[in-house]
This record gives sequence, structure tokens and C-alpha cells, in this order.
Amino acid sequence: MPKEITTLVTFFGATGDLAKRKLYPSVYNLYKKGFLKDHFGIIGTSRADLTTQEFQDFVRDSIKEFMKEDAPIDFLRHFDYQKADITKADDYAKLKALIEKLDTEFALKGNRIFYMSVAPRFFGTVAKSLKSEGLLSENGEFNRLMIEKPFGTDYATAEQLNNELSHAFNENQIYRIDHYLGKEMVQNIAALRFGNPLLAKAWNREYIDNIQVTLSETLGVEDRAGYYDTAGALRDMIQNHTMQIVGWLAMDEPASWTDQDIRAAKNAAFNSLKIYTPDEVAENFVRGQYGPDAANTQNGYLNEKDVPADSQNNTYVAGKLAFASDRWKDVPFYIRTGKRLAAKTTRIDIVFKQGFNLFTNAAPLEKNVLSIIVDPEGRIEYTMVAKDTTAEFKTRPITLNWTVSAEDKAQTPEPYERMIHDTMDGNGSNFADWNGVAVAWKFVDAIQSAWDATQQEFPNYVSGSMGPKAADELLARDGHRWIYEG
Ligand SMILES: NC(=O)C1=CN([C@@H]2O[C@H](COP(=O)(O)OP(=O)(O)OC[C@H]3O[C@@H](n4cnc5c(N)ncnc54)[C@H](OP(=O)(O)O)[C@@H]3O)[C@@H](O)[C@H]2O)C=CC1
Ligand SMILES: O=C1O[C@H](COP(=O)(O)O)[C@@H](O)[C@H](O)[C@H]1O
Repeated sequence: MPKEITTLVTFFGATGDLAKRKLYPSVYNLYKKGFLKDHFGIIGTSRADLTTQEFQDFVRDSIKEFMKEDAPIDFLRHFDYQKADITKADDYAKLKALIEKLDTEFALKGNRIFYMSVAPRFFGTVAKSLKSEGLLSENGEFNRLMIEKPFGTDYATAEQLNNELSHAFNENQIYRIDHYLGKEMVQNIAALRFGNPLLAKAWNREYIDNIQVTLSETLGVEDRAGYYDTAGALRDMIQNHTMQIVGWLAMDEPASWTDQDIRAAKNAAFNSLKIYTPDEVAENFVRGQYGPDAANTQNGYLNEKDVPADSQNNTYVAGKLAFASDRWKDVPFYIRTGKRLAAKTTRIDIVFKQGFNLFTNAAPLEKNVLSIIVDPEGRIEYTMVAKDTTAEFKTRPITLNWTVSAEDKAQTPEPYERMIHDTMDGNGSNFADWNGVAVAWKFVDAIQSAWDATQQEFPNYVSGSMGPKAADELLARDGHRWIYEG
């Protein structure tokens, strides 16, 4: 039986794209599954002049459009709306009154969640105003803040934002969203690592040769050049999603399955990450920018809408991470991400050390590889050495394979549903915490500043390929190769 949750959620940015596409469908799923029943209230707010009825229509339409379902009135009656400009302190009083009204109407016990689905420049203002204008409950079980991405644009801005949030919320009340942490197969990393004695014992430098994390996309910059040309793949995909995946891979076993212990274990790993000098950046990181495809039917990045003709922005990043911990000393973590690559995939390849070849008649043994495929379909593959079934004693690699079935998929929550549920439930283990975010920014800032100081010849990869040659050479220098070739 699902545990019913009693809470009020206030969505700032209630008329925005994210709210419409992801947030209301997620809340509806939680209602259908019985997590939300009688004691929940949802407030939407933005500057739009909407009545409560019009807002409920907006929510119903979004569910119709994105879930192809008719939300019942019993669900919609929990939604209310307040027009407010989040930059105006006086407008928070109206919100406060509505929060208190719903708190009584649905018996919400003063439990409050505030979801900031607004432009990042508003995050600090909203958080501070929630406190200064008295919107936090004093008698409830919780006040929690859900914060969208990006969390800063470098370490300095992230630290400033974090300080602003800290005026009103302490660390365990802040839920920093990283939707990759809500993906089923990312959450599966821990089950695989810690639930299987063989893997648990082998998850270290003694048995693992290298680890590869690939987040590749086929789409280009689309119409997001205004944001993307200032962010690049490094800040858009490495600082957050890639580093958070790396956190699950690199951590030691947590002392217990609580968010505090999970975060502590991840932070110990993050804190042992080597931050590179400019020379080390040149040695360990590769940047790329896409050109047209081989048939010249797609624009290169420099010819995309709103991209400056001389942009030095990176649309591809590959690099090698080094951890100083006992577990990972000298084990390279290769990471890569890019736009306009050969395939849309998110995957993790764990390459084990070569087995001892006692079979004198056999070719050199293939390395075992455990692949965790996150997108586009959940899959686990384990490539290992076996006999080749002929009369001779020769070995060959075989692959064991498990794919998430359609039935499994149907019951798997979408990342946003999971993140909203976990926040309601007070479980912060699948959110980014400040220490991890701070380390990731320091790491990425060091790379960005080294790149800012040198010009690179762009474009340096063809759309539809797997990125610049230099990314292959990066691994080849260590005697390795990318397991996934597109
Ligand atoms: N859209 C997406 O797919 C994703 C978005 N995000 C993040 O989610 C957040 C929201 O993005 P998105 O929904 O796309 O943005 P939109 O621009 O679509 O929506 C912004 C919302 O903020 C409201 N708003 C703007 N200014 C004010 C103001 N002064 N006072 C009150 N409300 C205001 C807008 O309503 P109005 O103008 O009527 O006031 C609108 O409801 C961002 O942080 C973004 O980075 C993250 C991942 C994916
Ligand atoms: O956060 C982002 O992620 C998307 C890719 O997300 P996915 O779940 O579709 O893999 C990326 O396209 C976008 O640039 C970035 O901002």
C-alpha cells in the first residue's frame, strides 16, 4: 500500500513549460498511485492573471496533452492559483493567505514544499522571500525547497546562490534537482554495486581497469543558443549529470541506506577528486564543436541560429578523472558528452582487468565489461570470457543481457515523479548536495579557465560521428579504447 503523503506544494513558475510538461503529470501520477489522496494541496503562481478555475483547466489540459488522460475533478479541486510577481515582496502576503487557506481546507498539518520552476536568476530571491515574508510554517513537520537547474554558472555564483538559500533553508531542506539522478538505471547503479557480492568485492582498483561514462546526444543546439553558447557541454552536462553519475560509481559503500550516509559516502569520493592545473587540463581533457554532417545536410554549430560566428563554445567534452582514494588510485574514469553525435545514449561501461591467460591455445583474453545502459532503454550487459564450444580449448567473449521489459517500464516512475515523491517523503538521496555541487564546479571551473586562455580550431568533429579523434587518442595513450563506438 502506498504511504499517503500530507503536504502542500507551491509551484513557482506554474504556467511555464516545465510545469506543464512534467510537473502536473507527475503530481497526477502520484495521485493515481495513492501517494496523494485527501490531504494534499497544490498552489500555482506566476504573473499571469488566472482564476482558480482557469488554472485547474490549465492543469487538466496539460495532463490531457502529455498523458492523454482526463484528470478527475476530485484531483483538480486540490489545485488553486495566486497571481504574484516573485520580485515584489508585497505579493507574497497573498500567497501566504492562500497557503494558510489550503492548509486548513485539506488538513495539511503545515507541511510545505516550495518548487522553484522559474528562471535561475529568481532562485535566491524566492528562497529569501519565503522566509522574510513568513511563508514557512512554524508548526508543520517540514518546509522543503525544490530547486531547478542550473545551480550557478560557476563556483562563485553557485556559492552565492547557496548562501542565499541558506538564509532560509538548511542543507537537509534543500532538494537540488538533477533529473539524471531520477532515472531508473542510474538508481540501479547502487543495487548492482552493493547488492551483488562479486561486484561489491571487485569494485576497486584491484579489479577495475577503467570506467567510462557516456552521455551522447543526436540533437544539436536547437533554439537554445542564448543559454547554450554561454554554458557549453562542460557546464550543461558534465558539471551536473555526469558528475552525479560518477558520484554513485566512485563512492564507498555507505554506512547505512539513509540520505545522510549516502551523501557522506559520495562526498568522501568527490573530495578525493583531483582538480587539474592548466597543463593537466590540456593532458586530460578534450573539447569539441560540431561541424556539418558528412552529407552537408545539417548545419555546423557556427551556423546555427543565434550562435556567434566566432564562438569558441564546446558542444563536446571528453576527459579523464582521477581520484586519490585508496579505492581508485590510478584507475581512470573517462567521461564524455556531446551534441550531434552518432546516437542518443547514456551508458556506463565498467572495464575489468584482464584475466590470467592460462589457456595456452587461446587468443589474449578479452576484458570483462559490465555495461549499464540508462537511455534510450534500460539494459545491463555483462561481457565475459567463455569457452568457444568447439573441440579445441579456445575462449571467446560472450554477453549476458537483461533489458527492462515493457511491463517493468510501465511501472517505473519518470524522473520528475520520483523526485517530487522523494521530496514529499523527505528522502534526499537522489538529489545533489552542496558539497558535491561545489566540488563539481571547482573541477569544471579549472577546465573552463584553461580553455578560456587558449583558442581551439573549430569545428573538429563531424555531426553524426562520435566526436573528435583526440577523444579516442586520450584513451589510446593509456592503452584503452571507448567500449561504445556509436
Ligand atoms: N522546460 C524544461 O524542459 C526544463 C526547465 N528547467 C528549469 O526549470 C525552470 C523553469 O523553466 P521553464 O518552465 O522552461 O521556464 P518558462 O519560461 O517556460 O516558465 C517560467 C515561469 O516563470 C514565471 N515567471 C517569470 N517571471 C516571473 C515573475 N517575475 N514572477 C512570477 N513568476 C514569474 C512565468 O510566468 P509569467 O511570465 O506569467 O509570470 C512562467 O510560469 C528553469 O529554472 C529551467 O532552467 C530544467 C529542466 C528542463
Ligand atoms: O539537462 C539537460 O539534459 C538534456 C538531456 O537530457 P536527457 O534526459 O534527454 O538525456 C540535454 O539535452 C540538455 O542540453 C541539458 O540541459
